Amino acid sequence: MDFDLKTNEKGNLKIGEADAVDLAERFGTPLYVIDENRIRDNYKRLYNAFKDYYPNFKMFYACKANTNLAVMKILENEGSGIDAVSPGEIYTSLLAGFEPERILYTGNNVTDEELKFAVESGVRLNLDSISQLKRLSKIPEAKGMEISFRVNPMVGAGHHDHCITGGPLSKFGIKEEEAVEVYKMAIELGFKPVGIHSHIGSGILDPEPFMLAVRTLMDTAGKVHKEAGVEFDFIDFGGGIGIPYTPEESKLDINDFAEKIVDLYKAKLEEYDLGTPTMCIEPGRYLVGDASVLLTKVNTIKQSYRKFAGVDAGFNTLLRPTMYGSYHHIVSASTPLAESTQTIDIAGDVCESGDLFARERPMPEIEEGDILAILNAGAYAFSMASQYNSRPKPAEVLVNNGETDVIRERETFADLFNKQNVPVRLLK
Ligand SMILES: Cc1ncc(COP(=O)(O)O)c(C=O)c1O
Ligand SMILES: N[C@@H](CCCC[NH3+])C(=O)O
Repeated sequence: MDFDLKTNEKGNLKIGEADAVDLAERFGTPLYVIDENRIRDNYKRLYNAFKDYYPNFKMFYACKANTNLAVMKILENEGSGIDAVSPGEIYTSLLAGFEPERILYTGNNVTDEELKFAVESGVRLNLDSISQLKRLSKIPEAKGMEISFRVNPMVGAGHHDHCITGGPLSKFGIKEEEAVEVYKMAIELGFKPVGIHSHIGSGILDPEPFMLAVRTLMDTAGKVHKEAGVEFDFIDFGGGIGIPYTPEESKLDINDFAEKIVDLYKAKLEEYDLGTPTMCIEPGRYLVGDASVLLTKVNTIKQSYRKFAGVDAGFNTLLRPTMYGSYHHIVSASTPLAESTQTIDIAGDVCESGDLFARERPMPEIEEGDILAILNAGAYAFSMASQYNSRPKPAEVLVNNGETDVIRERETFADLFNKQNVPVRLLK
């Protein structure tokens, strides 16, 4: 098991040196708790692994994983760039202090207005279709811009079908066989293409698909260089590095992974005479996924036709189990290391049968009032939360060596009506 659970003298789960039971009491539940140092460690570990093998290396945090401003600020401090997918993410990144040059905008099915917004904000543009290229060329301020293209390398992988972004079914990127033509078109339209990009999917613990994608993207880059005369400033392999969610999964050996990828990268640079362009990756989950837990209180123990522990969070709070069938390890915050004595279903408070965090999960004894910690809740967790069933979204607390800061306040009923208008005729 790769979860690295720490306890204090009371035997309670510790997060960033703070007592999880105490945090739940002080800030209420459901509560996202984020360990600042874990994010910093994750960043440094990954960055150094690649930088050691290839110094001209940059990371762009895929902020869709977690857009809390404090989380963004931590990664800004560490020196990261940003992979942004929408004007909202560009805006948030600028607010968090990322200079426009550190932001790469990779939109999908973007509108003309979104393209204009991106151009005006001065961020780097990574284009996903010929349509985008043609529409960008109609924006006067975009004239002569440096751009790059996302290419579908016909390799895909991911923890669930919904998270595979390369291959024949994918809506992302341009076709690899049309890359030369598209880069030529960009040059004819007056742009300066300087980069090439791919992203094959999310939640990948096996180096093989990445290696395959690197190989294919480098072959495409080689062709584009030779046939369209493009000099690449950067080559970006996207994100996708997974983390262990189940006790059976193991962490990817990052040093070995980096060495393998860089060896292949260097060999391909040489093969195609591509110089030494910056190598980029765009990790999301790897940086923030294991840095947060969701604390939720058991309010009901119910022996129906099955045994349930009912908690005060639901798929409105953490969607991944319902949306992808994803496993999240769950421990009792007061007995995190206890042996399991039962199997139990852990169910949320949303009025839908699919609102389950676990089926037949081996757990120790659990009582009403206990706090459960749902692990690995830092990526695609709060950022995918909703107000479904008219439940205000939870608070987020950042912990740093035992010190706590509320980095997002718990919503109230007032937030449920934000932006709604009742026509006056209905009030009469
Ligand atoms: C273009 C792009 N880059 C990076 C990522 C980050 O992925 P992950 O969180 O799996 O590292 C994504 C999400 O899948 C993405 O679409
Ligand atoms: N939301 C997905 C990851 C998608 C990554 C974005 N392309 C998850 O929770 O695993």
